[in-house]
Amino acid sequence: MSGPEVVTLPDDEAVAAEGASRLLAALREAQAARGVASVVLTGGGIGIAMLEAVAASADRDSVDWSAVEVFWGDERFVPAGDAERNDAQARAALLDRVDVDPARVHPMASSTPGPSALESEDSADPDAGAEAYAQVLTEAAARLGEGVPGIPAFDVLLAGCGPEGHTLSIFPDSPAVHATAAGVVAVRDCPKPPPTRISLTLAAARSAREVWLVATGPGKAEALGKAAHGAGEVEIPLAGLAGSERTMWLLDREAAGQL
Ligand SMILES: O=C1O[C@H](COP(=O)(O)O)[C@@H](O)[C@H](O)[C@H]1O
Repeated sequence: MSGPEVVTLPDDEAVAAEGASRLLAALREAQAARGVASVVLTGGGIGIAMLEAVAASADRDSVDWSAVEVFWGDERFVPAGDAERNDAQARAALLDRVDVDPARVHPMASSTPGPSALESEDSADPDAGAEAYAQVLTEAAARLGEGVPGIPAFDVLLAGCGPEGHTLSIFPDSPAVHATAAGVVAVRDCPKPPPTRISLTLAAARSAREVWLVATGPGKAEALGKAAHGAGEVEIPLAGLAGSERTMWLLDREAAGQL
């Protein structure tokens, strides 16, 4: 696997603005090529700031939002609408402010018990939620085209990371980082709260055409530096992120400090 393309910017505001501008361009290009664009969203401070920058952009409506399929790379398994949920944060930052088609927005299950584990309906069981999302992805792969088996070839997958090297909700040397056969997993006992989550695996993330890691601040520098210097994905899961066509790290100077 060749190394990522690294884009280093002065600060988090610049990362959010550059990421927003590049995301709008990528979605436009995907729509020009394939009619419908697909994006996998991330949570995290800079991931949500980037969505706010998309919403504030003068170019926001250069994308046909009704023809964007929206997925999530990971989710906190807490009640629907909880402010800790990545989807709740993404809706407030962007999705409630553009003309997305609700049928094309695919959140992961919440912990609110629901009648079934289909589509994005909710479940008291994160394993059922993970299975339901795997089914959502299989159906989407049939519509959008497949990257790895059963997973769409997403146009862009956005990911954040933590100081210990986690990405999505895949933590170092956790069961999820070893779950190479699955596309979606339930994650328990996360060192970072909330402890229960649902996540794409690294193998599923690699189904995307483009994978963009967005990270800012000095706390991320050591993990990024270790990945850049050859650490494996079991030790530093973000090292396992790669797109089939492009892998890009969008960083500020502090996060890039140990590359
Ligand atoms: O818990 C999570 O954390 C990471 C990074 O968050 P940050 O606030 O330190 O940038 C995020 O990428 C992930 O989606 C999220 O669930």
